[in-house]
Amino acid sequence: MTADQSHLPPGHPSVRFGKVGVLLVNLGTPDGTDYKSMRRYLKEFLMDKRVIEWSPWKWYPILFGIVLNTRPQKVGKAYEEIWNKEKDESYLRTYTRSQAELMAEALKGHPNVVADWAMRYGQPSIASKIDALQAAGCEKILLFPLYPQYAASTTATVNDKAFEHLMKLRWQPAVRTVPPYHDDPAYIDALAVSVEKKLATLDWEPELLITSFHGIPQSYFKQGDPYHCHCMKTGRLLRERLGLPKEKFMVTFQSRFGPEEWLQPYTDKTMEKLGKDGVKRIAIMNPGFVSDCLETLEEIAGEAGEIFHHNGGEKFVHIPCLNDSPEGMNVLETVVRRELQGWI
Ligand SMILES: C=CC1=C(C)c2cc3[nH]c(cc4nc(cc5[nH]c(cc1n2)c(C)c5CCC(=O)O)C(CCC(=O)O)=C4C)c(C)c3C=C
Ligand SMILES: [Fe+2]
Ligand SMILES: [Fe+2]
Repeated sequence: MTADQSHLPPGHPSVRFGKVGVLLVNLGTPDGTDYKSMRRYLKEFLMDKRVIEWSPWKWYPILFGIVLNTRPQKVGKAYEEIWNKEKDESYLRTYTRSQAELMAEALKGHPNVVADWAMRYGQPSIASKIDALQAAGCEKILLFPLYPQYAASTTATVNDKAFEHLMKLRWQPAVRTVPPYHDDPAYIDALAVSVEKKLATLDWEPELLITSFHGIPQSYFKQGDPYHCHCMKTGRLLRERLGLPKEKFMVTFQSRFGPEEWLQPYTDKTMEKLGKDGVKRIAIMNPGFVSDCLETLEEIAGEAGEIFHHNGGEKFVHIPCLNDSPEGMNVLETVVRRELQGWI
């Protein structure tokens, strides 16, 4: 809504008002797979104190001396394998944009709502999208970090970044942040349906369903991060919803980074052990990832499958993330409508 500005005294700034913004925020992604783009992205990511909690005195020499000289090439190659060539971008960006477009469509019955998307690292930035929403007349913004399970290194850093920008604004919008939804029945149901749909396309039955979540260092968990408990609860509720006995279901943790101990059991070691123990057929999924990305497509659908096969496994299937599927959008819409109560 643009106000009728005619009653304002000459020289008064024009005002837009009356809208509510919904900002979906995912982790981020490099602009390209080349060395420079990869380095820029990893630098921003790995300088975030919510991600690497070591003192900068200890961490920066390693980051600037070793990690940022070697990792951009290595990870760039991995990104190349899963790049969305058609759009020349990562799938994380493709899906996040599509989720925002579909969210806008789902909420079109509320013409005062504007839905958009941003990334915590890289582009489009959270600050630029808060500015754009305000310029469009949003006096209220619902900030939605796209992580079902809360972790300081994901959810909190999105909120920090948004509030860091709000610190610079004279006229701030009112802001709500979306809480974790790891146990929301709509989410659990959508995960279960995604499993059932994928398994119905196979001519074999898995002996085990593995749910692989991104890990965090054990030390973060010991300092009170609820992430592990959220993952375990998602796992339990999904197992119960699917009617699987405990011995046919596992929760594991992937993407270990650095020398510290991370949450266990590790996904890669589990693949090796299962193969060696004579398990022949497994299905694996990534409930903690709202969209498929490097960590699901390359590390799990690709690498984890290879490890399983090299150790004697025979059948392996990766169940895609909810992405922009109708089931996935129903989860996001359910959460958004609940959190917008009183605003629309
Ligand atoms: C100490 C480092 C890291 C922590 C802690 C961490 C937590 C964490 N990350 C995700 C989700 C994603 N991570 C992704 C990539 C990625 N993660 C780390 C490091 C930590 N993550 C790195 C260095 C990278 C980049 C790739 C690499 O160098 O290995 C991604 C994929 C992004 C993409 O564009 O595809 C996601 C998503 C969660 C959910 C989480 C804690 C709960
Ligand atoms: Fe990560
Ligand atoms: Fe726990």
